Amino acid sequence: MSKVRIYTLAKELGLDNQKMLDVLNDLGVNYKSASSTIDDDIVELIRAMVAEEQAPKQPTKKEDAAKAEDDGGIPLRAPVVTIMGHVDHGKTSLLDYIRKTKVAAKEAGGITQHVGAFEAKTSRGKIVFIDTPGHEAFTSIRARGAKVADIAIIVVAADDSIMPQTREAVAHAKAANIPLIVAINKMDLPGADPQKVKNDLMALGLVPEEFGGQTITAEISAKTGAGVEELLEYISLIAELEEFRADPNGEFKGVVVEAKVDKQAGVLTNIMVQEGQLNVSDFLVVGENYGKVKAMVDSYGERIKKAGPSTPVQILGFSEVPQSGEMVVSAKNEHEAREIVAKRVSERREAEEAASTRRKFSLNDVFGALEGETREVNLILRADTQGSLEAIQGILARKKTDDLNINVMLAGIGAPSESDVLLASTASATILCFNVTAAPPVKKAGEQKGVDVKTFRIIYELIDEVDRLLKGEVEPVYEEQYLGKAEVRMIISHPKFGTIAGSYVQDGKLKRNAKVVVKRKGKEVYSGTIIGLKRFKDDVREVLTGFECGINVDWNEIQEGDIIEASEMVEVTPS
Ligand SMILES: Nc1nc2c(ncn2[C@@H]2O[C@H](COP(=O)(O)OP(=O)(O)OP(=O)(O)O)[C@@H](O)[C@H]2O)c(=O)[nH]1
Repeated sequence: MSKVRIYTLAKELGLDNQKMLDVLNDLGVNYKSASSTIDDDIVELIRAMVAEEQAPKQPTKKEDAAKAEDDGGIPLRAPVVTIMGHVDHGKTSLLDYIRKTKVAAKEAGGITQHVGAFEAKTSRGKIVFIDTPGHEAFTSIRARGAKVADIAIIVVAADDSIMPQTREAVAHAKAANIPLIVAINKMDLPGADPQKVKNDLMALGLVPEEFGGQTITAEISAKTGAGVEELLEYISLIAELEEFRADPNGEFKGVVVEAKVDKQAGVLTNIMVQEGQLNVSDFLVVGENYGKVKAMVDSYGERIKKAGPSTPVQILGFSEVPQSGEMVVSAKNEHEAREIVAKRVSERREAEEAASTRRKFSLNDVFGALEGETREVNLILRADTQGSLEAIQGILARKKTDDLNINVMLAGIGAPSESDVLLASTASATILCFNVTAAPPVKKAGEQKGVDVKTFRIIYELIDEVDRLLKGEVEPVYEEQYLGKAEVRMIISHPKFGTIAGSYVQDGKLKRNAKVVVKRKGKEVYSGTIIGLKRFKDDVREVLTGFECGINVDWNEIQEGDIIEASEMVEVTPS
């Protein structure tokens, strides 16, 4: 029995997808989403039903569109799509293919302008693609609280499957809470194994539709173009279901996609119009700056006078370079623009003052107020191997209860990146590393954005940290406290344990696992840990003043006459 996808049938019958799903619901047909398939006999039944219903008058496409626009009174707008994925999996190639085939070259030559995004014309309407591939741009926009993309395409090469940046991209899309489609690319290669990709996706919590899940996958080749049309259809399908709307007559709102200084023209700012209309001569405010739109071009490089929702444009008019992700609003005139800026400056100053007071509160204060509610910690995990990541995740999974939720936003192999810090800052997450350390720029980014990046060498210490985060405890403060010292009086070479220092405790006490420094003629020659402590033949925990003992500090160069000074880290109550 052959099968037909729901949205294909909807298209054939001129119904919008929601209407088709309503019909299926009425018939009691089970499906996961509009891209699920249904059996032939049901297809026939629906065809017959629709034919009967439409017999007196077939609704025209125009009427359908008008109906969609009526919903809520606010018209639909084109979806904005971002393409993310692992390096070399084909993000740029996919964008290039779509640009080549779907961007109508209006003028002779068809030179398009780089305005940070481009508009593709498809059989089901316009789709806007952010044309900087990768999740860095996407997340730096999100880190400023703005949202520019509605849908994420995660490109996965069919011959390589899920790779570290695939995981990151998925985590970023999930954190942004936007629908994603997995484009399984390079299907033209002999080594393409889409089934493996689909299996591997499950480990990321993305269950493909054919396995009964919700994740839409599309098998494509950015090289030959195979499957790209279907991918575009899926995007339109999601857009129809999600009903992205914006009022072209409402107040203007936009977001800076990117900006640069052109030696001749000045500051060029790429803006995505999100609401309302942007006009030449409008006064715009971005951050603590304002400017007047002197000129505006669209993605075809054409000068335009106005732009509505989901239109990427490039404007000339700011004197300072705005940052990606900054929101743009308009003002009635220069006076109002100045007022908005002045208000922002004073609000920022107040916030800075308040922040310096707030720092004195501990996490306990915050959690105290949440007594009885579900406590949640967002984590980004980084580890040296897949094995250790799995071990950590296994332990964390067992900690989840009804009122404790551990949300691992990203679990990746290798050192944390600046984009992890951005992700963490947008989601108030903590970055916990096991056996990997953050490079200095990443640490610095963490400090700047108030993101904790912590490294552990022992899994249980990392888990303890999670416990502390869950309890809302402030980080304990440790202080090194002196324990005691011993003089080395005899060196014993042990075949199994190495060099043992036969010593006499002169002061305080020595403990197993204590930190030690070895001093020779007053100078520190070694630092380490007491890994073995013996009284005669017995292992002991500690040895007090006036007693002899055998000390193993895991250093074979220790000599008679050396002084071993021991200390331990003691938790102190933070003031
Ligand atoms: N055979 C085949 N090769 C492809 C396909 N898509 C991309 N490639 C090749 O894969 C390589 C990487 O493609 P890109 O589009 O640069 O990949 P990317 O993900 O944008 O890579 P970065 O920008 O470096 O992150 C290039 O050599 C492409 O020609 C495809 O569908 N089939």
